[in-house]
Amino acid sequence: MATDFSSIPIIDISSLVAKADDPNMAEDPAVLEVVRQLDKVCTEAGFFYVKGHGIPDTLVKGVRDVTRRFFELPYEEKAKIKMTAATGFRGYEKIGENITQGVPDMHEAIDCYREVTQGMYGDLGKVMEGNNQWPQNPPTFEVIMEKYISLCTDLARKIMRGIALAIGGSPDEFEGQRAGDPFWVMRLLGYPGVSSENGTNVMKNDIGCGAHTDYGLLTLLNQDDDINALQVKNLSGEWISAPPVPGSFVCNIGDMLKIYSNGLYESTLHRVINNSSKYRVSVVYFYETNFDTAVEPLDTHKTRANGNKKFERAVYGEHLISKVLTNFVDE
Ligand SMILES: N=C(N)NCCCC[C@H](N)C(=O)O
Ligand SMILES: O=C(O)CCC(=O)C(=O)O
Ligand SMILES: [Fe+2]
Repeated sequence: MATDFSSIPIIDISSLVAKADDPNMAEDPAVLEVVRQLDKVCTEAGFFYVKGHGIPDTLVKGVRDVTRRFFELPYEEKAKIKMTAATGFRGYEKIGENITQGVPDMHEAIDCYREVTQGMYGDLGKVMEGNNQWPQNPPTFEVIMEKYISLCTDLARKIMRGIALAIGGSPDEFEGQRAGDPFWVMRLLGYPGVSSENGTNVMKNDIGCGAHTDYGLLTLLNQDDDINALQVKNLSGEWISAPPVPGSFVCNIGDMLKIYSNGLYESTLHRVINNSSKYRVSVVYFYETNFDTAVEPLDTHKTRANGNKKFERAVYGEHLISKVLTNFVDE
């Protein structure tokens, strides 16, 4: 239910982060104020910035730094951790390998997912079985990323407790069978900048990542501080910029939360165009439901008030796999 918003709002979530595991969180006035703001931004835009999130700035910058260093390596080096079907679609993909709506995206990436062991989700999970492929260089790469993933998982869980209240449910609506064992996804992304032959022409770049919605519950996006490239579509069809706000994450809603909220919250279309001359890095963490959970509108007061159940049931793992199997060019 997006509106014709013209900018992306910022929320200070420090009270929620501090009290999200307090049994009385739902009676705390400061928490309830954050919940009220979450409800507003989720209803109006489906996109918002969070500050006061508690993840150290050095780590937030650190993951972008090691990512940039990896992408600076020669292709042969990067190809050592090439993404293939045999690796469960984990690893490095070169520029143009990922496609969105049939068009190759101008980005390179390392894709990582919660590890899936053999037989873990039966036939449903076969496609995603595999271990993440981490670069050997710098040697700290894996340790930094694991630390980051674990902090993002905890932060996203806390924000989802706030969103559960915002929808009109109880704080633990997204725990247990629904998202108590969250499937996470992380994409380390690099977008080349524009270059001009003679230095005078203004060049436009191709689409870094075409218009799409995210697949799960909540996305935490960590982008370079000095490049404006992410755009979000409002109800009037205008592309609204989501420029970097240092110290914050951009958050947005995924397809599964749209279903849980019965369309009260929208998984908003967004895209990336890097028209700057600089190479842009972003590290995107996706917090999703349990892999094998069947998602349907919650039976809460507010989602009911939004009308009879509109959305069909979806199994998250099926949704993810249908995307993964169509996201890459055949070689
Ligand atoms: N795991 C997530 N959400 N990834 C978002 C990727 C979006 C681009 C992809 N080619 C697509 O068309 O979906
Ligand atoms: O790089 C970005 O700013 C956004 C990337 C994105 O939307 C995605 O990977 O889903
Ligand atoms: Fe996205």
